[in-house]
Amino acid sequence: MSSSQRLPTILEKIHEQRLKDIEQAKSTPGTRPTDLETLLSLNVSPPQIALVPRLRQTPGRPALMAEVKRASPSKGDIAPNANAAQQALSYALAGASVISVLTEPKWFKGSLLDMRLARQAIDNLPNRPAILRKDFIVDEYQIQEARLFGADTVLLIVAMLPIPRLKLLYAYAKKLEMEPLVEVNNAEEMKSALDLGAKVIGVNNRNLHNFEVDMGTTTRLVDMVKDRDVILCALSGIQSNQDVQGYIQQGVSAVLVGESLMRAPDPGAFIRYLLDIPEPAPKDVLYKPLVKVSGVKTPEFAIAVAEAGADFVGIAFAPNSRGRVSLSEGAKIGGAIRQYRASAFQDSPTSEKASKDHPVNEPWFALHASRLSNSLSYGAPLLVGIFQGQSLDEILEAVSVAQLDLVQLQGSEPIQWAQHIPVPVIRAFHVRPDDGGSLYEVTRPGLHHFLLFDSVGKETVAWEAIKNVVEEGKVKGKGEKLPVILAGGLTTQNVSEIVRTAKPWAVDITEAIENDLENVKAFIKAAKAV
Ligand SMILES: O=P(O)(O)OC[C@@H](O)[C@@H](O)c1c[nH]c2ccccc12
Repeated sequence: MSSSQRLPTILEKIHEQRLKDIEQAKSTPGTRPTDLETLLSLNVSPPQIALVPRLRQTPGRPALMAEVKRASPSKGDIAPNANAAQQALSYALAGASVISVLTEPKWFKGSLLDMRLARQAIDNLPNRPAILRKDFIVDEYQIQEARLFGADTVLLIVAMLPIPRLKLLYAYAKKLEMEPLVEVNNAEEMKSALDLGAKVIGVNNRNLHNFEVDMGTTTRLVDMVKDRDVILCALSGIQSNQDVQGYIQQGVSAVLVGESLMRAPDPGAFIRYLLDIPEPAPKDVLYKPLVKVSGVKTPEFAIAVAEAGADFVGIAFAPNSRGRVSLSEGAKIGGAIRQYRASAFQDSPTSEKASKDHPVNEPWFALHASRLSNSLSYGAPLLVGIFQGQSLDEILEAVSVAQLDLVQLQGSEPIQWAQHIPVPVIRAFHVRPDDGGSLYEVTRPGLHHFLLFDSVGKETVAWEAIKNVVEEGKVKGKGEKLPVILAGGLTTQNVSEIVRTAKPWAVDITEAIENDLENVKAFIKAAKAV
């Protein structure tokens, strides 16, 4: 490029700047090449998913690579205030297969931090999209950075790499178990990509030397990949459902969309429009709460409660609890519940087979609530062991001896214990009226599976304090409800009113003293009469 007298193209300028950026990073203590090697060997990079199977998961519709792109050299600012994590989460929930994150700082206003945050925002989804580092990759060092910051794959641009370099970078990405997206813009570059053995090839409709967009670029190259084991992706300039449809008819199997998604006021709705995905049905039309009866002390009462229609039977192992049971009492209750469940299951009409489709992504707490609600369909309660101030070993012993289905932790236990407990965990949180803002940790996805809001002392739970969190959930402005179990001060008299206004996923009554069956029956009836 320096031999000619013409001005450098934008691609050449970016290339030159990126080489400088890499030199600087490589000479900064903490991010020297040896540091990156060490970090990779320590497995501090987040776990990876494979690109090709992820792209093949959407039979009947194209795979979408949805991009986080604040600005570009051709358009200037697109959405300078966009939040990478929030953007990524709405892409993921709407059905994107890949999230492409621009990490170039100068022209695209992106960063590795953006990519890391995008990854963290989607990390607890059951079927998260793959993360693509969208940058100008010229050095193995950038591929290592990509892995460490949570990428599953990287972009390799044929137009900016001499063939031997391209081959080395492709091989290096494969060595880190990444199948790169190889970008081409004409037939010659396509041939290089095919010679390389690339499995995912993107045709950029935008020429990176002069920015001209020609939507026919992809169309003209389709025939070169026919009958090959290659996923062909159309990149750039895609703005409408018709654009996507056109490419699909030509045999393109994936599309990458940046600008129009960044400008869309509701990215999720725009994705559904692009891909012809129907609006999800509104969920909480009529919400019959589950009922948890806690403080059960005998097998007989456990069965009576089960027959009365309780969804959870709670037994307390906490030493200071009024309705405390010993390990051996717990084991007897566990045995009785198992027996009851086995006969309930045999009597139930064969339940519908769970769908074997790839799971649709749902936010963490909503997902676990709906899974659990579905698992209750044959009408036997789950057994919950309630713990407070006990060691992890004591909890694990009780799980196995009493055959617990769930563990409830009353609050002071480390939040990460959920990773060590082999059954789902309910985390209790004692809500004070002024606690509205301190719910960050309890509502953190990925550890405990369920939230229980309890009162402090004898008061009814401070509903106002948690209302916003429950109603808005973690997805700001999404109207996503947070399913919670309400406990503390609920009675047969007040439960129906609380269910109507607060719409909890479940309600808890604690019968630690009397084990009064009539009261339990009346409570269940009142709670479910919505
Ligand atoms: O914003 P658009 O028109 O939807 O295009 C996105 C994408 O193709 C573009 O961001 C892109 C494709 N190849 C690149 C290489 C580097 C930087 C950016 C890109």
